[in-house]
Amino acid sequence: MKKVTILGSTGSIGTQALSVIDDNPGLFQIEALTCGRNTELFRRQIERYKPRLACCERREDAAELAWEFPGVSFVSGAEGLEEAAVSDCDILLNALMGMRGLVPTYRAIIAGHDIALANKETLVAGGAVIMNAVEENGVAMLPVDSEHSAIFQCLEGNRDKKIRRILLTASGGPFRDWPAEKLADVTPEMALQHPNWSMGRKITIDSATMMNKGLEMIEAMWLFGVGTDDIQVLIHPQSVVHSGVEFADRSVLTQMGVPDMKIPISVALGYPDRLETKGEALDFFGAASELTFRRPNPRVFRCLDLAVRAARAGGSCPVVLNAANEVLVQAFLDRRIRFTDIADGIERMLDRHERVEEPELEEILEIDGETRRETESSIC
Ligand SMILES: NC(=O)C1=CN([C@@H]2O[C@H](COP(=O)(O)OP(=O)(O)OC[C@H]3O[C@@H](n4cnc5c(N)ncnc54)[C@H](OP(=O)(O)O)[C@@H]3O)[C@@H](O)[C@H]2O)C=CC1
Ligand SMILES: CC(=O)[C@@H](O)[C@H](O)COP(=O)(O)O
Ligand SMILES: [Mn+2]
Repeated sequence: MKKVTILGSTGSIGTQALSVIDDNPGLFQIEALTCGRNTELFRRQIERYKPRLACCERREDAAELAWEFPGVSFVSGAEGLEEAAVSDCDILLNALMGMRGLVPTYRAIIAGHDIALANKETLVAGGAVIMNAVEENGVAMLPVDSEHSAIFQCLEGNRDKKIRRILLTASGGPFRDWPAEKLADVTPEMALQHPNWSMGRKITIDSATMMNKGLEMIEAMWLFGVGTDDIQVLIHPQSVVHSGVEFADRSVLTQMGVPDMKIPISVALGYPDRLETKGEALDFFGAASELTFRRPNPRVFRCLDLAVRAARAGGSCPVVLNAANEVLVQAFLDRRIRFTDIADGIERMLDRHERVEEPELEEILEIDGETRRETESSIC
């Protein structure tokens, strides 16, 4: 049995991971689970999966649940997440949202745990620190993000082969056919209507601005050791081809399937085996009968260009890109700024940032905090 810890078990990825585990009885044992504020769902998860350790964002929630479950050790806050991350397991799934996933992932790697990574912000902000730790500690870094899982699967058995480019597919989100002039009027409700995937709120807004693809480009650079010029972003509205690799001989391998995150989650949790997942199979005479690809419009998707700029500059620039984006997306969801202010605000933060060449973990956390404070004060 694989011992699994899930950071963020109450979220979109976390709940789907537990459903994959349910569909494969006898293969997994839950070691630790963590939640933010959804204690109702967390209570049910603890009852069902009986983790040894559980963590809540707030101390008072952990204290209340500790009364109900005397056999479970409860911890809380950022320190609690770190405790859960180092607690004994075979594989840790990081399904947290945002940069708060970085330190726990780092600690889990140092503790020798294999990582199943959904939390792309970890690699965007701390790619060098994380990948160096992965190498030094000899652990596996298994991508959960659907595109990176696809690329990972295409590279299986081909790791030493020369590649021409990575093909990173994007749905294009709800505004892929919109003119740039209309975007200022976009409301959170409109931006939260993803055409193909049901996901957490932050990543859904990132998909609408295509910052998600920018973050994924940086994630791919760290996971697969490629540069910005080696990655081609393709808008593929059907979300059937989940990404691919073109090799030196111009042969293209892609991974296809229904848009269901249980598939890449199962690839990571089951690796190197293949697990069972329940649901519809890909219909080649239906959803997959017409597959189309096109270039993103840079006037509509300014965030994608900003991510490319930060990726090319490297060093601390992706930290700033990510921190500013997290703050501005939340501000947009809270109706404090317009949709188009997200790109404007990120651009301003990148313009004024003095780049640090190779930031250590502490410096990354400082730059992240400073960027958040500056971005917040630029909104008010
Ligand atoms: N959803 C998807 O299909 C995909 C997601 N990803 C990536 O996976 C990651 C998770 O995304 P998703 O599952 O959609 O996000 P969700 O918002 O659905 O879930 C986030 C999880 O993090 C927890 N959390 C939030 N704030 C805190 C906090 N302050 N302290 C501790 N825990 C906290 C939430 O707890 P609670 O709900 O209890 O408050 C929840 O368990 C992101 O990095 C995303 O980009 C990548 C590919 C696809
Ligand atoms: C499911 C997944 O991996 C998401 O990251 C997805 O890619 C979002 O859709 P977009 O392609 O619209 O960003
Ligand atoms: Mn993705």
